[in-house]
Amino acid sequence: MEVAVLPGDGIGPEVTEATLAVLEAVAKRHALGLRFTSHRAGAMAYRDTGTDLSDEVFEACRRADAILLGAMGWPGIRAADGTELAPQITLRQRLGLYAGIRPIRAIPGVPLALADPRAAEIDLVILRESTEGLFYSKDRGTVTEDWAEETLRLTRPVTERLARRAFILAGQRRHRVTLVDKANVFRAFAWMRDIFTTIAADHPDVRFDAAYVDAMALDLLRRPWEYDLLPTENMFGDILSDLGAGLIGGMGFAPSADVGDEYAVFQPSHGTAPDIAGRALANPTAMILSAAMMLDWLGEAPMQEAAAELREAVDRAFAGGLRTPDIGGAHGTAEAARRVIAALGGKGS
Ligand SMILES: NC(=O)C1=CN([C@@H]2O[C@H](COP(=O)(O)OP(=O)(O)OC[C@H]3O[C@@H](n4cnc5c(N)ncnc54)[C@H](O)[C@@H]3O)[C@@H](O)[C@H]2O)C=CC1
Ligand SMILES: CC(C)CC(=O)C(=O)O
Ligand SMILES: [Mg+2]
Repeated sequence: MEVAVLPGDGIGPEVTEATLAVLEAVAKRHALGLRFTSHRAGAMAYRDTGTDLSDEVFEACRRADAILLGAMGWPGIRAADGTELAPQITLRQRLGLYAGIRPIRAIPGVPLALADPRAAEIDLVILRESTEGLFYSKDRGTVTEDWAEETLRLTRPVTERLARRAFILAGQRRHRVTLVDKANVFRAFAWMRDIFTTIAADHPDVRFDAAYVDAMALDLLRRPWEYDLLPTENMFGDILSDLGAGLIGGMGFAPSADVGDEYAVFQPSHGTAPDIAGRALANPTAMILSAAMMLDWLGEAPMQEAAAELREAVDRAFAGGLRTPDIGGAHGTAEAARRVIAALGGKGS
């Protein structure tokens, strides 16, 4: 199977190199037959070539069985209209990757933001709609001297697909869906809540409720262990997924998958981290866990066994003393990968 790899900018190539080393090791153990082909895209590609995502790279992504992405963008490298380049948003929109699956799971041994012992049970998924919402407005907003306007758009086909995906995922987990919206203020969200309520009726085994996004931000600090599946609009999901990452050790621990009905991109939730880029300090865990999500999505039994082994190896490595700089340790990017590889197959770190 062919994986198109887009390392991107900043720490993107650093965590990609570490993740590919781990993937090569797990692929060898399970005879997975994965081929990785790297392509250039992102802010630096734009600076050097004038395009952040060329047609050739986009076509290579479409032809591949899966897409693995580091991170893209760089403060100050902007398109002609002044907005920051974000080819990952283009990929999500053009490939129809409406389901942004962003697990927030406490890893044993990794320091948590909350002192409450129940924080060790945090295991929720933010399901971020990733093609419309407020991000629909990207490149469409109006800015004049006196006013500025952006548009939030939700459509029925995407909202229904997101809802169905939420209930299916929750059915495989702890059977609870909590829609996060702002239905008290915006009719669009009341409409979204109606759609979820209708689809909830087809899933009586899943408990369904809804919460306003401001209250959910509070609850994620107060009792995040109670939540399971949190579907939400694009911008709310973007914000809450960073908040969630903060609960479990930081951005370096937050994987994601942007999944549509045909294509999927797997990438950490974090960005290019200009503050630590080029210093071999980046924690590759988020991207390694994103790679595990990719193996699960590729579907065949050996892939899923490899995915489970990868997640167990990450847990074992941290439980066995791996401490990356973002949690106060001294184990840099390559050492973190080495320890995860050493922990594959139930071995110690
Ligand atoms: N999916 C993507 O490609 C994303 C791209 N971006 C872009 O990245 C650039 C930087 O954005 P920021 O707002 O600074 O967000 P960021 O996620 O890059 O960094 C936020 C903070 O988290 C830390 N951090 C992030 N990943 C880490 C890792 N793997 N290990 C250790 N620490 C890590 C950073 O050092 C920083 O302190 C911008 O150009 C932004 O547009 C931002 C988010 C996602
Ligand atoms: C350019 C951003 C929309 C990327 C981001 O923040 C994310 O994917 O979470
Ligand atoms: Mg984000």
